[in-house]
Amino acid sequence: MSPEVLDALLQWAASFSVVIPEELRFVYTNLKGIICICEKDVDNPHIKIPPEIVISRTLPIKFFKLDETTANINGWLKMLLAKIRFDKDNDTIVDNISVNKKFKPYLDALPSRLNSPLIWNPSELNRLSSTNLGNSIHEKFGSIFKEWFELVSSSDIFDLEKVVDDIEIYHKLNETAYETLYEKVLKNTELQTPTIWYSFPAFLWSHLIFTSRAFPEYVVDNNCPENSIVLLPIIDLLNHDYRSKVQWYPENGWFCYEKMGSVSQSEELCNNYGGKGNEELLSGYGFVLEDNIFDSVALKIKLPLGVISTILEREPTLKLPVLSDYTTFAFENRDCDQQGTDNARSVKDYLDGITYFINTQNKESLEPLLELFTYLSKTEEETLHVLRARFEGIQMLRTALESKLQNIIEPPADDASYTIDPYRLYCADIYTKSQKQILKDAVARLKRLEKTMLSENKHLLLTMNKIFKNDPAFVETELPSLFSNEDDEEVVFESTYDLLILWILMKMRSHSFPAKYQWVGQQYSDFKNTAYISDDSKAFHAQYFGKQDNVELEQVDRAIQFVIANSFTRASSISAETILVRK
Ligand SMILES: C[S@@+](CC[C@H](N)C(=O)[O-])C[C@H]1O[C@@H](n2cnc3c(N)ncnc32)[C@H](O)[C@@H]1O
Repeated sequence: MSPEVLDALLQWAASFSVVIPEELRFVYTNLKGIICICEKDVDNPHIKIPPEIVISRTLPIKFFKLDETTANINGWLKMLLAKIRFDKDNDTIVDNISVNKKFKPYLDALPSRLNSPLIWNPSELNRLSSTNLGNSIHEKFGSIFKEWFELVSSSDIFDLEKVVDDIEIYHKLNETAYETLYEKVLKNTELQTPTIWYSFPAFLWSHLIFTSRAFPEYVVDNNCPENSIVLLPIIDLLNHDYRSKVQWYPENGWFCYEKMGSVSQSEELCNNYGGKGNEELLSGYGFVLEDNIFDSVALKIKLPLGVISTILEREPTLKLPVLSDYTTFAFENRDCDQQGTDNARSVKDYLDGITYFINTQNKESLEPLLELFTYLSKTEEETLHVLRARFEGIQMLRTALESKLQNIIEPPADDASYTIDPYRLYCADIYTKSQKQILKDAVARLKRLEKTMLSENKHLLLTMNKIFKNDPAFVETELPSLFSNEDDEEVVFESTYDLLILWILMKMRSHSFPAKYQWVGQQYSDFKNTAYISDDSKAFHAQYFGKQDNVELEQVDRAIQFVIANSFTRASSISAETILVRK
């Protein structure tokens, strides 16, 4: 960006009496675009802009002659921005003023390059191929395309003949190769070369401008419609720092930004976009932060709707989150009701799955997930507090996290037909590295939790090792006797799970539970098994007792059902250990 463009923007701001402390200077940098630097120490610096330069819904309402109640006014606002940016031949007149001329210095100073992965070239996007973000791009893209299509088809001011190619791609989006999409649509957005202001590439550019620099309108108007957005020129030149303590407030119709506390000479004056993770920063704003304490990994759990409805009805303590529970705002005194966390949740809120965000800094962030996995591990009789279900829940969750981690792999080889922008490569690498680290930290946290629980509950747990140590009769006589007519063939015990089943069968047959393990016998007698005999039980019976007729299939099945309902299995990369739990 040339210094003249920035100068013109600041002069334009001065002509509207925008208040900028004289200690502040705006400069252009290659890495972060325009930034604001304090040239001298300054206390509580504030910037104030008048309502005349706020780009809000009043403009599209007047220009497109909409009703206040028109659906998706934010979409019309994006259309209006695309018009004043790309309609070179016609002025956009609102209240007898040419809006494109009025905002020209602002439009000229908007970034010449946007870095959201929504417009990355195929080789760049390939860098994200196994990540949440890479996997969600197509869907995100589809919803922006849909928004555009609904707008252009809703009014006869648009000549659809002129955007017929875009419409064709929209209808065939799922069958269109990404290369084609990039060549026919995204390149135009990236290079800012749309020739039709209401084409999809123009709309996408506008959409990305809004995702990377819009503010919620409630900061200027408490009575605004929910989710309404605005552009605030000059204030939107401030970059993001989550440590920055800022206030935004209206003052006689003006919008005020204030940094709380002092800013030293040479320090960058920043805004605070809220506690956002790198996924949100990269997809919406086109940048990432190294060591972002708000970084998180989204885990979407899909459950049968029947299970969700049972949880909602019968497990009031098990809170299933919805996306708005995680939305973070840069400052708290919002008046628009955007969250409604206390509203009753229904199955409809989870049709697309339940999304959990885990974060390394927030130790509590694993808790809700762990509760869900405990719920999914528990038998009908057990509660969420039962030790066995909690152990099994930890195991299940750990397996899920490890599998997610393994799925994030090195990007597949690319034919390198497109040049990869080094900044985008950097963003992809930081984002991916951080996703992996968060998952690794979560797995490590679960391992530590399991270790603590194992040591605190030692007296309630029975392993095969303990049995080998404390029940010599089983090892020396009972187990060999079970297989005495095996013709000297070596009997191989597949796992501690199998051995526990055999131990219980033996102990029940010969009434020989060692005194300290009488509780197992009691638990077994109290256990109610189902009459259904599973294929696993049949296979187990055939494997160990196929050559003898002194052990009934029903006995084996009951022992198997008992072990399943009264144990959990600790899996590691090299072995698995089944442990019985005392009730
Ligand atoms: C609201 S604008 C801020 C002004 C912007 N620098 C400009 O030149 O117009 C948001 C954009 O600034 C950049 N940005 C903001 N904070 C950043 C940060 N901490 N690191 C790198 N880029 C940042 C990103 O390109 C983002 O999309």
